[in-house]
Amino acid sequence: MTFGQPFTGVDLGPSSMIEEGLPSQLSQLGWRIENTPEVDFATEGREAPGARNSEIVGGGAFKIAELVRTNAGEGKFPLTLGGDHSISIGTLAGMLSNYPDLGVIWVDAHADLNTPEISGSGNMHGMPVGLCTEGMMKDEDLRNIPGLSWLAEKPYKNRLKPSNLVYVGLRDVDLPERATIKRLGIKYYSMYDIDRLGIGRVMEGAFQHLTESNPSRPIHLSYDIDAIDPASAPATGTAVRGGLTYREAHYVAERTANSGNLVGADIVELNPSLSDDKGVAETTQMGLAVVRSFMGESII
Ligand SMILES: NC(=[NH2+])NCCC[C@H](N)C(=O)O
Ligand SMILES: [Mn+2]
Ligand SMILES: [Mn+2]
Repeated sequence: MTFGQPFTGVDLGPSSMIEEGLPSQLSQLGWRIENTPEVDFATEGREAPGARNSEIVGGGAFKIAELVRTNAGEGKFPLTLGGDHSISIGTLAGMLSNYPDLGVIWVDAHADLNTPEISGSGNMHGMPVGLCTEGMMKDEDLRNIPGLSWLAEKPYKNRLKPSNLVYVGLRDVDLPERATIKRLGIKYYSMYDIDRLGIGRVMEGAFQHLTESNPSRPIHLSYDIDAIDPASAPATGTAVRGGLTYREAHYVAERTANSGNLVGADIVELNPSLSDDKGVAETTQMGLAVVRSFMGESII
């Protein structure tokens, strides 16, 4: 999926990771891989004001939601490879249909909390959290957006509770998103907080927040590769300086795996056409290594 943002090439992220050995690396960690088909997306469609390519993006997200819902429903672990972050409209909806009390850790430079009404760019990769979180969109408004009406119908009516969401790595947050984070009381650890507390205490805080009232709360990890500093992950569409170091990026993933609560994950926004060969290779390897970490690889 590339239609949630302006750059071509982000649809090549999954094939790069697969060609560089992701399936065999996960097998080595003990996972039994079940290949699900590549999702086919439309290339033309209608759109709503403020939501560019909404029919393509929303229709694609519906296909992803169906796959994630059925696989998670069979007790499997859906690992979704993007693609731009708009795919998480589908993963969140699919996970929430199985786990209404789902916890989400959103690792990103951005909050992706926009809606068509408040987005400055109209790019839907900036909207997955906004569209799927309680207190944001009215069903009647979703029904009027080409491609998104399914979100207003069963089994996709469940919304993420703002208190079940934690952000890690924020450093580029739009003004309406900041107001929304405050209005909904969403827990966040920005880069400022990571500098202040260290990544160890940040992740303890994140898990305390998500598991205090329910120690076995199922958790979904949505990992935008632009959370990582461009020094380690340059091949991405909306790179922002001052991000997670190589080790911080891994620690977030390792600590999440160690919780034992992880039931699904996304890795998104690797764009192999946006850097030189060295930058692309580094970013692809970074993506693979982070996925291995949240899928259970440990140092010892
Ligand atoms: N998944 C991402 N990289 N999102 C970037 C979003 C940037 C900006 N907040 C927007 O809405 O356009
Ligand atoms: Mn981002
Ligand atoms: Mn994102």
